[in-house]
Amino acid sequence: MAKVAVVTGSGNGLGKGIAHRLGKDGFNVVLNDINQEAVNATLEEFKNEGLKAIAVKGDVSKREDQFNLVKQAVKEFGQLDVFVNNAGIDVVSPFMEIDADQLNKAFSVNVHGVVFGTQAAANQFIEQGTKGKVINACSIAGHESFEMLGTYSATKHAVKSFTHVAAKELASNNIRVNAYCPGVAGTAMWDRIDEEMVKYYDDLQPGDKYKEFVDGISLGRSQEPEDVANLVSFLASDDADYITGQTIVTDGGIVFR
Ligand SMILES: NC(=O)c1ccc[n+]([C@@H]2O[C@H](COP(=O)([O-])OP(=O)(O)OC[C@H]3O[C@@H](n4cnc5c(N)ncnc54)[C@H](O)[C@@H]3O)[C@@H](O)[C@H]2O)c1
Ligand SMILES: CC(=O)[C@H](C)O
Repeated sequence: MAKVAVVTGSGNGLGKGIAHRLGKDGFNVVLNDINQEAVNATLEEFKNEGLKAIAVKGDVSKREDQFNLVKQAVKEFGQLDVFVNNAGIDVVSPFMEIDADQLNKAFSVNVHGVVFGTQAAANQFIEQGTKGKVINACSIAGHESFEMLGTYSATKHAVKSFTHVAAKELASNNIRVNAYCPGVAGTAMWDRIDEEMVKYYDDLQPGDKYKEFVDGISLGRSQEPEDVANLVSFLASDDADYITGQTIVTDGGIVFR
């Protein structure tokens, strides 16, 4: 029987690339996004390629939506093997302008989402009595805190911490919990980050902050969704069975850990 993978926030960006790779790897894929139009369009593309997938709309920050996502996956495909907590949002703000709304929104999607997704997946793995894999979206910002990305960096440090603790607590249930930490990929997220950041500089044009970050990549190019998907594909595979609690950087050489 084909294995089943859920990828949250897979209507666009890195999540779409990850879901596509897992589909090519032979997984039945459960797409999820808060954006119904995007996730439906992605489902259509996948189906046209012959990939086996369904789409479930949901907001990862809502615990009930995460449990419903797992329920729909099992209803359609009979089991769950891999749960990728990919969905995340950005926040750009100088430290002195961080407000409660920014903190609440970012923590609710990036941190609550990962906690609730992990709980929903682990609950199912334990019920099945099978091994399971949870794979979280961290970031280079979970290893180093970037100026103007203070709130976002704090959420990714929290993802790293929850990856560690979930890996420790769930190992006895045969569940591995790891994270991928991308660098700088030219998705819609970086369009927004660049747009917000350049507003704070009189001498910068749109695109300049993105270029500055890309110029800092040792391997000399920005990241593609496929680069991230390569790592997630490995973490989802049996070859990664002896790995848990790791937050692995894939950034072309920006932060060195
Ligand atoms: N792009 C990068 O350079 C980069 C670098 C490091 C880490 N990351 C992380 O990778 C993940 C994906 O980033 P991306 O660049 O593809 O982002 P993106 O904004 O391009 O895409 C994110 C997707 O998640 C969906 N989403 C947002 N909030 C949601 C919610 N509450 N529930 C369900 N879906 C929701 C969006 O609709 C969108 O389809 C994020 O966790 C991000 O923090 C991205
Ligand atoms: C968006 C992100 O996580 C890094 C800083 O590019």
